[in-house]
Amino acid sequence: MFGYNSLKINDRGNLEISGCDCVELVEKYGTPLYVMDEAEIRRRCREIRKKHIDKYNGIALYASKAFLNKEMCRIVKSEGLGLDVVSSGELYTAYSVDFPMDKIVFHGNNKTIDELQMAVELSVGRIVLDNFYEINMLESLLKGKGKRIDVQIRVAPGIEGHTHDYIKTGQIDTKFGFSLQDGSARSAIDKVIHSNCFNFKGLHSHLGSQLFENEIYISAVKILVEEYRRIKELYGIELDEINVGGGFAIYYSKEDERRNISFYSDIINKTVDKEFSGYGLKRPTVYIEPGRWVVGEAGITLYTVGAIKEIKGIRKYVCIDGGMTDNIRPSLYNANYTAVVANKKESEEKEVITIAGKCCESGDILIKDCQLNKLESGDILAVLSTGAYNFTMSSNYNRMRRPAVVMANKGKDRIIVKRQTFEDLIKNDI
Ligand SMILES: Cc1ncc(COP(=O)(O)O)c(C=O)c1O
Ligand SMILES: N[C@@H](CCCC[NH3+])C(=O)O
Repeated sequence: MFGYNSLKINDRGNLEISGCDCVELVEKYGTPLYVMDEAEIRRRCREIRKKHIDKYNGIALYASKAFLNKEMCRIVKSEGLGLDVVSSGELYTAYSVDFPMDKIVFHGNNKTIDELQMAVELSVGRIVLDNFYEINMLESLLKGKGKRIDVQIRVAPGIEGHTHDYIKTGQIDTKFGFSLQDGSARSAIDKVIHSNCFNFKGLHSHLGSQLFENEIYISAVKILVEEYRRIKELYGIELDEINVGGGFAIYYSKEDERRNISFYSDIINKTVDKEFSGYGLKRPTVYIEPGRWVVGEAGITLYTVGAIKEIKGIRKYVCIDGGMTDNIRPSLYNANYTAVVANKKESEEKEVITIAGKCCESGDILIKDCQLNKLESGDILAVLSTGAYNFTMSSNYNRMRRPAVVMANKGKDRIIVKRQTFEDLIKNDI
Protein backbone atom coordinates (compact mmCIF):
# COMPACT_ATOMS: atom_id res chain seq x y z
CA MET A 1 0.00 0.00 0.00
CA PHE A 2 1.62 3.24 -1.20
CA GLY A 3 4.77 1.10 -1.21
CA TYR A 4 4.84 0.78 2.60
CA ASN A 5 6.31 -2.53 3.74
CA SER A 6 4.27 -2.47 6.93
CA LEU A 7 0.78 -1.89 5.63
CA LYS A 8 -1.98 -3.68 3.79
CA ILE A 9 -5.77 -3.82 3.70
CA ASN A 10 -7.00 -7.23 4.91
CA ASP A 11 -10.05 -9.30 3.87
CA ARG A 12 -12.24 -7.45 6.36
CA GLY A 13 -11.34 -4.19 4.65
CA ASN A 14 -9.34 -3.09 7.69
CA LEU A 15 -5.86 -1.64 7.68
CA GLU A 16 -3.21 -4.03 8.90
CA ILE A 17 0.24 -3.10 10.19
CA SER A 18 2.76 -5.91 10.37
CA GLY A 19 -0.08 -8.45 10.40
CA CYS A 20 -2.04 -6.69 13.17
CA ASP A 21 -5.59 -5.52 12.41
CA CYS A 22 -5.84 -1.82 13.31
CA VAL A 23 -9.48 -2.11 14.39
CA GLU A 24 -8.51 -4.82 16.87
CA LEU A 25 -5.59 -2.70 18.12
CA VAL A 26 -7.98 0.18 18.72
CA GLU A 27 -10.43 -2.08 20.58
CA LYS A 28 -7.57 -3.28 22.77
CA TYR A 29 -5.63 -0.06 23.38
CA GLY A 30 -7.90 2.88 22.46
CA THR A 31 -7.04 6.00 20.47
CA PRO A 32 -5.03 8.05 19.75
CA LEU A 33 -2.52 5.27 19.40
CA TYR A 34 1.00 5.17 17.98
CA VAL A 35 1.75 1.83 16.34
CA MET A 36 5.26 0.90 15.27
CA ASP A 37 6.23 -2.03 13.05
CA GLU A 38 9.17 -3.75 14.71
CA ALA A 39 10.04 -5.89 11.70
CA GLU A 40 10.29 -2.78 9.54
CA ILE A 41 12.52 -0.98 12.06
CA ARG A 42 14.78 -4.02 12.24
CA ARG A 43 14.78 -4.40 8.44
CA ARG A 44 15.98 -0.83 8.13
CA CYS A 45 18.67 -1.29 10.80
CA ARG A 46 19.87 -4.35 8.88
CA GLU A 47 19.90 -2.43 5.61
CA ILE A 48 22.13 0.14 7.29
CA ARG A 49 24.38 -2.64 8.57
CA LYS A 50 24.69 -4.21 5.16
CA LYS A 51 24.94 -1.08 3.03
CA HIS A 52 27.07 1.10 5.24
CA ILE A 53 28.64 -0.73 8.19
CA ASP A 54 29.63 -3.96 6.45
CA LYS A 55 30.09 -2.60 2.93
CA TYR A 56 32.24 0.38 3.88
CA ASN A 57 33.47 -0.55 7.34
CA GLY A 58 31.48 2.41 8.61
CA ILE A 59 29.73 3.30 11.82
CA ALA A 60 26.03 4.10 12.09
CA LEU A 61 24.40 5.85 15.01
CA TYR A 62 20.64 5.86 15.29
CA ALA A 63 19.60 9.46 16.07
CA SER A 64 17.49 8.74 19.12
CA LYS A 65 15.62 12.07 19.05
CA ALA A 66 13.49 10.61 16.23
CA PHE A 67 11.85 7.98 18.46
CA LEU A 68 13.17 6.90 21.82
CA ASN A 69 12.06 4.77 24.70
CA LYS A 70 13.53 1.75 26.45
CA GLU A 71 12.27 -0.77 23.90
CA MET A 72 13.68 1.23 20.97
CA CYS A 73 17.06 1.27 22.75
CA ARG A 74 16.90 -2.50 23.15
CA ILE A 75 16.13 -2.91 19.44
CA VAL A 76 18.98 -0.62 18.37
CA LYS A 77 21.31 -2.44 20.75
CA SER A 78 20.35 -5.86 19.42
CA GLU A 79 20.81 -4.67 15.83
CA GLY A 80 24.33 -3.49 16.61
CA LEU A 81 23.93 0.20 15.80
CA GLY A 82 25.27 3.01 17.97
CA LEU A 83 23.19 5.82 19.41
CA ASP A 84 23.26 9.59 18.97
CA VAL A 85 21.95 11.36 22.08
CA VAL A 86 21.54 15.09 22.73
CA SER A 87 20.52 15.23 26.35
CA SER A 88 21.00 13.55 29.70
CA GLY A 89 17.42 12.28 29.35
CA GLU A 90 18.21 10.42 26.15
CA LEU A 91 21.45 9.17 27.68
CA TYR A 92 19.66 8.01 30.82
CA THR A 93 17.10 6.07 28.77
CA ALA A 94 19.92 4.22 27.01
CA TYR A 95 21.76 3.64 30.29
CA SER A 96 18.60 2.20 31.86
CA VAL A 97 18.66 -0.73 29.44
CA ASP A 98 22.43 -1.29 29.52
CA PHE A 99 23.03 0.17 26.10
CA PRO A 100 26.80 -0.11 25.46
CA MET A 101 28.10 3.31 26.48
CA ASP A 102 31.06 3.15 24.10
CA LYS A 103 28.57 3.15 21.21
CA ILE A 104 27.00 6.43 22.31
CA VAL A 105 27.86 9.78 20.76
CA PHE A 106 26.78 12.84 22.73
CA HIS A 107 25.67 15.89 20.70
CA GLY A 108 24.09 19.21 21.57
CA ASN A 109 24.65 22.94 21.17
CA ASN A 110 24.28 23.73 24.87
CA LYS A 111 25.23 20.74 26.97
CA THR A 112 25.12 21.61 30.64
CA ILE A 113 27.86 20.88 33.13
CA ASP A 114 25.67 18.15 34.63
CA GLU A 115 25.20 16.55 31.24
CA LEU A 116 28.92 16.64 30.52
CA GLN A 117 29.65 15.18 33.92
CA MET A 118 27.19 12.36 33.32
CA ALA A 119 28.67 11.67 29.87
CA VAL A 120 32.18 11.54 31.34
CA GLU A 121 31.16 9.36 34.28
CA LEU A 122 29.33 6.90 32.06
CA SER A 123 32.25 6.92 29.59
CA VAL A 124 30.25 7.57 26.44
CA GLY A 125 32.08 6.75 23.22
CA ARG A 126 32.41 10.28 21.82
CA ILE A 127 31.42 13.78 22.77
CA VAL A 128 30.82 16.08 19.81
CA LEU A 129 32.17 19.47 20.79
CA ASP A 130 29.93 22.28 19.71
CA ASN A 131 31.24 25.55 21.23
CA PHE A 132 34.09 27.07 23.27
CA TYR A 133 32.01 27.27 26.45
CA GLU A 134 31.60 23.51 26.33
CA ILE A 135 35.27 22.86 25.53
CA ASN A 136 36.29 24.89 28.56
CA MET A 137 33.78 23.20 30.86
CA LEU A 138 34.84 19.75 29.73
CA GLU A 139 38.51 20.57 30.15
CA SER A 140 37.95 21.70 33.70
CA LEU A 141 35.96 18.53 34.43
CA LEU A 142 38.58 16.26 32.91
CA LYS A 143 41.64 17.94 34.39
CA GLY A 144 40.41 17.06 37.87
CA LYS A 145 40.00 13.42 36.87
CA GLY A 146 43.21 13.04 34.87
CA LYS A 147 41.02 11.59 32.13
CA ARG A 148 41.24 11.95 28.34
CA ILE A 149 38.19 11.51 26.15
CA ASP A 150 37.51 10.92 22.48
CA VAL A 151 35.88 13.85 20.74
CA GLN A 152 34.65 14.99 17.36
CA ILE A 153 34.27 18.68 16.55
CA ARG A 154 31.04 19.85 14.96
CA VAL A 155 31.49 22.34 12.15
CA ALA A 156 28.94 24.27 10.13
CA PRO A 157 30.13 23.77 6.56
CA GLY A 158 28.13 26.73 5.23
CA ILE A 159 25.86 24.90 2.80
CA GLU A 160 22.08 24.86 2.64
CA GLY A 161 19.88 21.84 2.04
CA HIS A 162 16.51 21.99 0.33
CA THR A 163 14.26 21.47 3.29
CA HIS A 164 12.15 23.48 5.71
CA ASP A 165 14.07 26.42 7.22
CA TYR A 166 13.53 25.09 10.74
CA ILE A 167 15.34 21.84 9.98
CA LYS A 168 18.33 23.22 8.05
CA THR A 169 21.54 23.06 10.04
CA GLY A 170 24.49 23.20 7.63
CA GLN A 171 24.30 26.92 6.75
CA ILE A 172 26.58 29.65 8.15
CA ASP A 173 23.83 31.22 10.24
CA THR A 174 23.13 28.35 12.64
CA LYS A 175 23.31 27.81 16.38
CA PHE A 176 25.04 24.47 15.83
CA GLY A 177 28.79 23.95 15.69
CA PHE A 178 31.83 26.04 14.81
CA SER A 179 31.79 28.14 11.70
CA LEU A 180 34.30 27.27 9.01
CA GLN A 181 33.89 30.71 7.51
CA ASP A 182 34.84 32.96 10.41
CA GLY A 183 37.84 31.00 11.69
CA SER A 184 36.18 29.69 14.84
CA ALA A 185 36.37 26.06 13.66
CA ARG A 186 40.11 26.47 13.17
CA SER A 187 40.56 27.97 16.64
CA ALA A 188 38.56 25.11 18.15
CA ILE A 189 40.65 22.54 16.28
CA ASP A 190 43.83 24.21 17.51
CA LYS A 191 42.59 24.28 21.09
CA VAL A 192 41.54 20.63 21.05
CA ILE A 193 44.77 19.43 19.46
CA HIS A 194 46.84 21.24 22.09
CA SER A 195 44.73 20.10 25.02
CA ASN A 196 45.77 17.03 26.99
CA CYS A 197 42.14 16.24 27.82
CA PHE A 198 41.02 15.23 24.35
CA ASN A 199 41.73 12.63 21.69
CA PHE A 200 40.64 14.46 18.56
CA LYS A 201 38.99 11.82 16.36
CA GLY A 202 37.43 13.82 13.54
CA LEU A 203 35.01 16.44 12.28
CA HIS A 204 31.24 16.26 12.37
CA SER A 205 28.68 18.07 10.26
CA HIS A 206 24.95 17.64 10.04
CA LEU A 207 23.31 19.41 7.14
CA GLY A 208 19.64 19.22 8.01
CA SER A 209 16.77 16.81 8.00
CA GLN A 210 14.50 15.27 5.33
CA LEU A 211 17.11 15.91 2.59
CA PHE A 212 16.04 14.34 -0.69
CA GLU A 213 19.25 15.18 -2.55
CA ASN A 214 22.47 13.30 -1.96
CA GLU A 215 24.70 15.84 -3.72
CA ILE A 216 24.74 17.96 -0.62
CA TYR A 217 26.78 15.26 1.15
CA ILE A 218 29.34 15.45 -1.68
CA SER A 219 29.68 19.18 -1.05
CA ALA A 220 30.04 18.61 2.69
CA VAL A 221 32.76 15.97 2.32
CA LYS A 222 34.63 18.21 -0.15
CA ILE A 223 34.56 21.07 2.32
CA LEU A 224 35.58 18.91 5.29
CA VAL A 225 38.43 17.15 3.48
CA GLU A 226 40.10 20.54 3.03
CA GLU A 227 40.29 20.77 6.80
CA TYR A 228 41.74 17.26 7.13
CA ARG A 229 44.39 18.28 4.60
CA ARG A 230 45.12 21.49 6.46
CA ILE A 231 45.30 19.66 9.81
CA LYS A 232 47.82 17.20 8.40
CA GLU A 233 49.90 19.99 6.89
CA LEU A 234 49.88 22.14 10.01
CA TYR A 235 49.98 19.58 12.81
CA GLY A 236 51.17 16.40 11.06
CA ILE A 237 48.06 14.58 12.28
CA GLU A 238 45.71 12.39 10.24
CA LEU A 239 42.28 12.09 11.81
CA ASP A 240 40.58 8.69 12.10
CA GLU A 241 36.94 9.63 11.58
CA ILE A 242 34.52 11.78 9.62
CA ASN A 243 30.88 12.16 10.69
CA VAL A 244 28.43 13.39 8.07
CA GLY A 245 25.35 13.34 10.33
CA GLY A 246 21.85 12.23 9.36
CA GLY A 247 19.10 13.82 7.33
CA PHE A 248 18.02 10.96 5.05
CA ALA A 249 14.52 11.50 3.70
CA ILE A 250 11.40 9.35 3.85
CA TYR A 251 8.02 9.13 2.15
CA TYR A 252 5.22 11.17 3.71
CA SER A 253 2.95 11.96 0.79
CA LYS A 254 2.74 11.61 -2.96
CA GLU A 255 5.15 14.49 -3.61
CA ASP A 256 7.90 12.42 -1.96
CA GLU A 257 10.15 9.81 -3.51
CA ARG A 258 11.23 6.91 -1.35
CA ARG A 259 15.01 6.65 -0.81
CA ASN A 260 17.01 3.57 0.14
CA ILE A 261 20.07 3.80 2.35
CA SER A 262 22.51 3.16 -0.51
CA PHE A 263 21.30 6.32 -2.21
CA TYR A 264 23.09 8.17 0.59
CA SER A 265 25.74 5.77 1.85
CA ASP A 266 27.22 5.00 -1.59
CA ILE A 267 27.72 8.61 -2.54
CA ILE A 268 29.06 9.57 0.89
CA ASN A 269 31.54 6.70 1.03
CA LYS A 270 32.65 7.02 -2.58
CA THR A 271 33.22 10.73 -2.14
CA VAL A 272 35.26 10.08 1.00
CA ASP A 273 37.36 7.48 -0.93
CA LYS A 274 37.97 9.85 -3.81
CA GLU A 275 38.60 13.04 -1.89
CA PHE A 276 40.86 11.59 0.80
CA SER A 277 42.94 9.51 -1.58
CA GLY A 278 43.11 12.54 -3.88
CA TYR A 279 44.99 14.38 -1.14
CA GLY A 280 47.04 11.36 -0.14
CA LEU A 281 45.20 11.18 3.19
CA LYS A 282 44.27 7.94 4.95
CA ARG A 283 40.60 7.04 4.65
CA PRO A 284 38.75 7.91 7.86
CA THR A 285 35.93 5.76 9.26
CA VAL A 286 32.65 7.24 8.07
CA TYR A 287 29.92 7.85 10.65
CA ILE A 288 26.29 8.37 9.63
CA GLU A 289 23.44 9.33 11.99
CA PRO A 290 20.05 8.49 10.49
CA GLY A 291 17.01 9.02 12.69
CA ARG A 292 13.90 9.63 10.62
CA TRP A 293 14.92 7.07 7.98
CA VAL A 294 15.02 4.24 10.55
CA VAL A 295 11.63 4.75 12.16
CA GLY A 296 9.53 7.26 10.20
CA GLU A 297 7.77 4.95 7.77
CA ALA A 298 7.52 2.17 10.36
CA GLY A 299 4.97 4.09 12.41
CA ILE A 300 1.34 5.10 12.07
CA THR A 301 -1.09 6.91 14.37
CA LEU A 302 -4.66 5.71 14.81
CA TYR A 303 -7.43 8.12 15.70
CA THR A 304 -11.18 7.96 16.18
CA VAL A 305 -13.29 10.38 14.19
CA GLY A 306 -15.55 12.56 16.33
CA ALA A 307 -17.26 15.77 15.32
CA ILE A 308 -17.73 16.53 11.64
CA LYS A 309 -18.44 20.10 10.64
CA GLU A 310 -19.30 21.24 7.15
CA ILE A 311 -19.24 24.91 6.19
CA LYS A 312 -21.26 24.76 2.99
CA GLY A 313 -19.24 25.73 -0.04
CA ILE A 314 -16.11 26.33 2.04
CA ARG A 315 -14.73 23.31 3.89
CA LYS A 316 -15.58 20.11 5.71
CA TYR A 317 -13.69 19.56 8.98
CA VAL A 318 -13.36 16.02 10.27
CA CYS A 319 -12.12 16.15 13.86
CA ILE A 320 -10.03 13.42 15.45
CA ASP A 321 -9.27 12.69 19.10
CA GLY A 322 -5.63 13.77 18.90
CA GLY A 323 -3.80 16.45 16.93
CA MET A 324 -0.87 18.77 17.45
CA THR A 325 -0.15 17.23 20.86
CA ASP A 326 0.76 13.90 19.27
CA ASN A 327 1.93 15.29 15.90
CA ILE A 328 3.27 18.83 15.98
CA ARG A 329 4.92 18.62 12.57
CA PRO A 330 2.09 19.99 10.38
CA SER A 331 1.70 23.04 12.65
CA LEU A 332 5.43 23.52 13.08
CA TYR A 333 6.76 22.85 9.59
CA ASN A 334 3.67 22.69 7.38
CA ALA A 335 4.57 19.03 7.02
CA ASN A 336 2.43 16.87 4.70
CA TYR A 337 0.97 13.54 5.72
CA THR A 338 -1.17 10.83 4.16
CA ALA A 339 -4.28 9.49 5.88
CA VAL A 340 -6.28 6.34 5.21
CA VAL A 341 -9.52 5.06 6.63
CA ALA A 342 -8.60 2.04 8.75
CA ASN A 343 -11.96 0.38 9.40
CA LYS A 344 -13.68 0.05 6.06
CA LYS A 345 -12.98 -0.82 2.46
CA GLU A 346 -12.22 1.92 0.04
CA SER A 347 -15.45 3.06 -1.60
CA GLU A 348 -16.41 5.06 -4.65
CA GLU A 349 -17.83 7.74 -2.43
CA LYS A 350 -14.91 10.10 -1.84
CA GLU A 351 -14.86 13.61 -0.51
CA VAL A 352 -12.37 16.35 0.18
CA ILE A 353 -11.97 16.93 3.90
CA THR A 354 -9.67 18.70 6.33
CA ILE A 355 -8.53 16.62 9.30
CA ALA A 356 -8.49 18.74 12.42
CA GLY A 357 -7.16 18.00 15.90
CA LYS A 358 -8.95 18.71 19.15
CA CYS A 359 -6.62 21.35 20.61
CA CYS A 360 -7.63 24.95 21.21
CA GLU A 361 -5.64 26.23 18.23
CA SER A 362 -6.88 27.06 14.74
CA GLY A 363 -3.50 25.82 13.50
CA ASP A 364 -4.21 22.36 14.88
CA ILE A 365 -4.82 20.86 11.45
CA LEU A 366 -3.20 17.55 10.59
CA ILE A 367 -4.04 17.40 6.89
CA LYS A 368 -5.67 20.12 4.84
CA ASP A 369 -7.91 19.21 1.92
CA CYS A 370 -7.27 15.53 1.42
CA GLN A 371 -9.45 13.15 -0.55
CA LEU A 372 -10.78 10.23 1.48
CA ASN A 373 -13.67 7.78 1.77
CA LYS A 374 -16.74 9.46 3.20
CA LEU A 375 -16.17 9.39 6.96
CA GLU A 376 -18.63 9.11 9.83
CA SER A 377 -18.17 9.73 13.52
CA GLY A 378 -16.70 6.60 15.10
CA ASP A 379 -14.59 5.66 12.07
CA ILE A 380 -10.89 4.91 12.57
CA LEU A 381 -8.40 7.03 10.72
CA ALA A 382 -4.73 6.17 10.27
CA VAL A 383 -2.10 8.82 9.58
CA LEU A 384 0.97 7.25 7.98
CA SER A 385 4.72 7.83 8.41
CA THR A 386 4.37 9.11 11.95
CA GLY A 387 7.17 6.99 13.41
CA ALA A 388 9.71 9.82 13.61
CA TYR A 389 9.44 13.07 15.60
CA ASN A 390 5.84 12.47 16.64
CA PHE A 391 6.01 10.51 19.91
CA THR A 392 9.25 12.31 20.88
CA MET A 393 7.79 15.75 20.16
CA SER A 394 4.43 15.09 21.78
CA SER A 395 3.18 17.40 24.52
CA ASN A 396 0.57 17.73 27.23
CA TYR A 397 -0.89 20.94 25.81
CA ASN A 398 -4.51 21.29 26.88
CA ARG A 399 -3.62 18.57 29.37
CA MET A 400 -3.97 15.96 26.69
CA ARG A 401 -2.55 12.63 27.79
CA ARG A 402 0.29 11.29 25.69
CA PRO A 403 -0.88 8.27 23.66
CA ALA A 404 0.34 4.73 24.20
CA VAL A 405 2.88 3.20 21.83
CA VAL A 406 2.26 -0.32 20.61
CA MET A 407 4.80 -2.47 18.81
CA ALA A 408 3.33 -4.66 16.08
CA ASN A 409 5.37 -7.55 14.78
CA LYS A 410 4.15 -10.18 12.35
CA GLY A 411 0.67 -10.53 13.81
CA LYS A 412 1.67 -9.96 17.46
CA ASP A 413 1.26 -6.72 19.40
CA ARG A 414 2.66 -5.49 22.67
CA ILE A 415 2.57 -2.22 24.52
CA ILE A 416 5.96 -0.52 24.82
CA VAL A 417 4.89 2.83 26.30
CA LYS A 418 1.72 3.09 28.38
CA ARG A 419 -0.86 5.79 27.73
CA GLN A 420 -0.51 8.58 30.27
CA THR A 421 -3.14 8.58 32.98
CA PHE A 422 -4.88 11.55 34.59
CA GLU A 423 -2.73 10.81 37.63
CA ASP A 424 0.42 11.15 35.46
CA LEU A 425 -0.77 14.60 34.45
CA ILE A 426 -0.94 15.92 37.98
CA LYS A 427 1.68 13.84 39.75
CA ASN A 428 4.34 16.59 39.80
CA ASP A 429 1.90 19.39 40.66
CA ILE A 430 2.16 20.55 44.27
C1 LIG B 1 23.46 15.96 14.85
C2 LIG B 1 22.29 15.25 14.26
N1 LIG B 1 22.47 14.02 13.78
C3 LIG B 1 21.44 13.32 13.27
C4 LIG B 1 20.18 13.85 13.20
C5 LIG B 1 19.10 13.00 12.63
O1 LIG B 1 18.45 13.58 11.59
P1 LIG B 1 17.42 12.74 10.72
O2 LIG B 1 16.36 12.25 11.62
O3 LIG B 1 16.94 13.71 9.73
O4 LIG B 1 18.19 11.61 10.11
C6 LIG B 1 19.96 15.14 13.66
C7 LIG B 1 18.63 15.80 13.52
O5 LIG B 1 18.40 16.51 12.55
C8 LIG B 1 21.03 15.86 14.22
O6 LIG B 1 20.86 17.08 14.71
N1 LIG C 1 12.13 17.42 14.53
C1 LIG C 1 12.34 17.66 13.14
C2 LIG C 1 13.71 17.37 12.67
C3 LIG C 1 14.79 17.95 13.47
C4 LIG C 1 15.79 16.92 13.67
C5 LIG C 1 16.75 17.17 14.75
N2 LIG C 1 17.86 18.05 14.42
C6 LIG C 1 11.27 17.04 12.30
O1 LIG C 1 10.28 16.61 12.80
O2 LIG C 1 11.34 16.98 11.13
